[in-house]
Amino acid sequence: MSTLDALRESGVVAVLRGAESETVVDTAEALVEGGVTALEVTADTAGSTEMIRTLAGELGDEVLVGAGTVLDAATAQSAIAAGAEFVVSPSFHEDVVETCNRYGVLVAPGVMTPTEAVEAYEAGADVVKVFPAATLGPDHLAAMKGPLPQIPMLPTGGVSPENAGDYVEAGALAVGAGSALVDRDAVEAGEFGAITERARTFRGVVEDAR
Ligand SMILES: O=C(O)C(=O)C[C@H](O)[C@H](O)COP(=O)(O)O
Repeated sequence: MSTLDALRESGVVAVLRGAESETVVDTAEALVEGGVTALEVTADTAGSTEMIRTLAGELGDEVLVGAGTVLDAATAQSAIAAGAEFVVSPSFHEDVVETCNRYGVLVAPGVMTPTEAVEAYEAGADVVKVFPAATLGPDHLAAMKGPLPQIPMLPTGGVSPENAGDYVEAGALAVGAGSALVDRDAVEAGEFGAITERARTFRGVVEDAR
């Protein structure tokens, strides 16, 4: 299956920001248990490259592991060398897109406007991360998809079970979800069942909207 198809199949891309090596595998397993099979470890977290290596090594057959908050080519290259299968940014960086294209790794830069979406796509983006999604809303995404149906869109930022279905109905390939899915308090308390429940809820909403 292509990486693009795997993202679509997961329907939800979990954003792990502030992850810790002690809990990251349990967190990923909890997400998979709830049906979320794509996750990104954000590069602004200490040890993110090693966490990507661990997850890709231990759970690579079950989960698509990516890197988030990638702002430069060096970070993209390190993440890819560690096993990242996709790279996400909050913004558009030509050098990040170029590096990912070079290694055949799916890249999803952040965009807000149709012009930014087309520029990123023409530069080689496979998907655009519509960010911050909640500021724009599902109507914005639907309006962008009108003239740009060929560009797969991944709305992220403020996505919750309450609005995830609206983004899918608006034409999203999948949605990205951080705080509403990977609850830091639950992780720190070792309540991985709560993460599985949240994943299940998100998945259900996305499935119903398709
Ligand atoms: O920098 C990136 O690449 C990001 O992924 C930005 C945010 O961490 C996500 O947009 C998650 O936002 P929430 O779901 O609102 O917690």
